[in-house]
Amino acid sequence: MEFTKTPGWLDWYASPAKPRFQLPPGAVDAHCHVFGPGAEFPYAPERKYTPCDASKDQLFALRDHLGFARNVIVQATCHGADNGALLDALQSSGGKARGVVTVRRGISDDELWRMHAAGVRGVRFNFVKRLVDFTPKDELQEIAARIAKLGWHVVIYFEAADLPELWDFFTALPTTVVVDHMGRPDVSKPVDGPEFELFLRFMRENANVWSKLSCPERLSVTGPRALDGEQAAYRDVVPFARRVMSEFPDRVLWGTDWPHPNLKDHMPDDGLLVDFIPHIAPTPEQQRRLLVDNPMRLYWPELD
Ligand SMILES: O=C(O)c1cc(C(=O)O)oc(=O)c1
Repeated sequence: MEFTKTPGWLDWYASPAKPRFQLPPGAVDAHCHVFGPGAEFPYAPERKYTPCDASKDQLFALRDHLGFARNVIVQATCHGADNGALLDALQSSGGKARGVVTVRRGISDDELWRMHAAGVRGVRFNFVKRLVDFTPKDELQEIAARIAKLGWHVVIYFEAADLPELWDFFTALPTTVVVDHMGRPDVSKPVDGPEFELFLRFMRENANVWSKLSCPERLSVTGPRALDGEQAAYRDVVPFARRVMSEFPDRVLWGTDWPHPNLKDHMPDDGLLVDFIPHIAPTPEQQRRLLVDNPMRLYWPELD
């Protein structure tokens, strides 16, 4: 099948810099995606965007170039609940990738077990309205109860403004809950203001809630962009990520978000995104927890 990209689509950055920051041995890129290729793994009819292709081989080449040991591949909404491309990537990874899928309530137990054997360890519930149609909460609760029995967790993606309305649903989830991209704070608001304070309270009061300190390129208003060798990119995001890192050092993850769907302003150099890490996790101890200990405990507990 032939696909035409969404107008204005920004393709992933083809020749990223070699990071200056040396990742600790065993570092995990805990949030990235594969897109298609569409000819082999068609994009879902219900998708809200049509991306450029971003194959497993391209992802694994990026992993090696940046110096990561492992990937956690998260189902992208352009593939709906067809996890074929993701499962194929897991199966080709030689055990170096684990996955987070999107499923509907009709999925069989056999299928869930097959996914588990392929390396799936979580499901993603998405509440970002520009990305997905609404799924009834009772369907999500049913899925959460089923995957809890497999020891999986739930990854949630939502906008900061929607947290109050989603609070009761999130806090009733029976598993570890991992928040994508810090709950998308508006970083033009104060880091100690009521909106981000609510997110911190969400983590403080719920010891099962983790957060990815990812996507500064999406959240930043002031930049500067991670391009042209910039070593101090996205400065307005730093206080937010540092705050979560220092208060919850055992419940944070980091990922590139490659191939960065739906960016409108610029496509970051992934090598320079890695150079952003020491700004939000300044000490070697924090870096080890963020990049190795925490993701290994969640995704490869048998090796931990
Ligand atoms: O903000 C986004 O557009 C976005 C989209 C997706 C997806 O389409 O799955 O995943 C992400 O992590 C972020």
